[in-house]
Amino acid sequence: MTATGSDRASAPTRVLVLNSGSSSVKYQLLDMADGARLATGLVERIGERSSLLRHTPAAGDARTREAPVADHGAALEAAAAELAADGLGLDSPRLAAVGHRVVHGGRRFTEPTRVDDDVLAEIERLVPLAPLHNPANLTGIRTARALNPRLPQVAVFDTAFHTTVPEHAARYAIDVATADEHRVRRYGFHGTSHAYVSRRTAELLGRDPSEVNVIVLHLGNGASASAVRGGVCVETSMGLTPLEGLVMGTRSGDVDPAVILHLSRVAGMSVDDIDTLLNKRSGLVGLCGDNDMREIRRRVDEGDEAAALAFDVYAHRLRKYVGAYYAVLGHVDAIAFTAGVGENSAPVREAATAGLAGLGIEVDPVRNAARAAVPRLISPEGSRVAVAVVPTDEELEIARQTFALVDEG
Ligand SMILES: Nc1ncnc2c1ncn2[C@@H]1O[C@H](COP(=O)(O)OP(=O)(O)O)[C@@H](O)[C@H]1O
Ligand SMILES: CC(=O)OP(=O)(O)O
Ligand SMILES: [Mg+2]
Repeated sequence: MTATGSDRASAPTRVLVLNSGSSSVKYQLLDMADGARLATGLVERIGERSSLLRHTPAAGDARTREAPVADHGAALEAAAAELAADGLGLDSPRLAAVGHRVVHGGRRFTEPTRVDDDVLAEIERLVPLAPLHNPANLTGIRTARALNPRLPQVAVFDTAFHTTVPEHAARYAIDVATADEHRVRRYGFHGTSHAYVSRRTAELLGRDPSEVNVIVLHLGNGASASAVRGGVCVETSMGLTPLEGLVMGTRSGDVDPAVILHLSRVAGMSVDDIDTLLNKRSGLVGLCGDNDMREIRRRVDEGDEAAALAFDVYAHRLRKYVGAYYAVLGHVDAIAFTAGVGENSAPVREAATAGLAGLGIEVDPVRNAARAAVPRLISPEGSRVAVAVVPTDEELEIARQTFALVDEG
């Protein structure tokens, strides 16, 4: 599509969304006037010997290549070059803003925020609380700014949706002075997804989000649960960092904090060794060597005991959290499964809700086994608690929040 004279005169409506992970950058270009996805892309294995770049335009085939990409700055420059090749570069007058996923916003950032030097400095100050994520997010912002200094940059924080969690749920029961001095409290993450999915779940039920209590289970590589009362988050499973809570692909989730002391004192491990153990060599991969749920299920079906144990530990933790969040909310209208595992793994959804019929939570096997990329119910007709599969769309939500901010001026 080429820009016409009237297009050029009208206000820009496109938003580029950047989701910089610890070793990848995902991006999407969306037009907020009609919701069109103009391009999507991915740079993976950043900093390794060979990185993978995939750019998918709205029309035409994906372009994939392998090349060394040293850091997140180089990844974003490569993405910008791909976009420019399609006439969608960062200098396009139709681009309204760049929306950045920023993982840690601490207590200050409760809303999407237009980035200036002061905001950059605060995101920098939060690096010790998210050492794997915030530096990548900062590089994304700085590179986008350098590519087009006039373009508004908006930070959308993973933590923002959880800033409503009440103090009694956000506090760890440790010495208050020490906790406050070092900003030790529960922040929660994946908030953009929890916000989007809880709202979409209310829509699926045909009700206003303010009337509905939802437990959201975001099960990707990272995984977290949240309890959302009337559209407001009141509890979530991740804490100071994205390590607490559910069993994840490579992260342990909850452990007795004394495990860390024990590994230090008795096993002689350093803080960095333990950090790597809990973040990268734990969870599903630690239990059975695989973190992809498809592969784990294949092994379970073949009678592999380590894979079966990993699956059971994962499902048991999920059931515990569902029960706990039921108690937190008092009344639950719906449970929503989302992200890679939640959207695709019927065995996980079945196991996570097994034995909970006494709480009104049931899954219909035929509905659960069906596949569709739209929000849908998997509980039997008339069941007390609706169980749903609701695909998440963090990029769309970031684009909406970004556009709402720049559009209001
Ligand atoms: N068809 C499937 N069946 C089971 N699990 C799947 C399927 N497709 C993807 N997954 C799981 O989803 C995970 C990735 O989820 P995703 O939400 O994309 O994660 P992230 O954004 O954290 O990288 C994979 O590790 C894999 O275990
Ligand atoms: C915060 C977090 O855990 O993010 P991800 O799941 O993308 O690693
Ligand atoms: Mg994700």
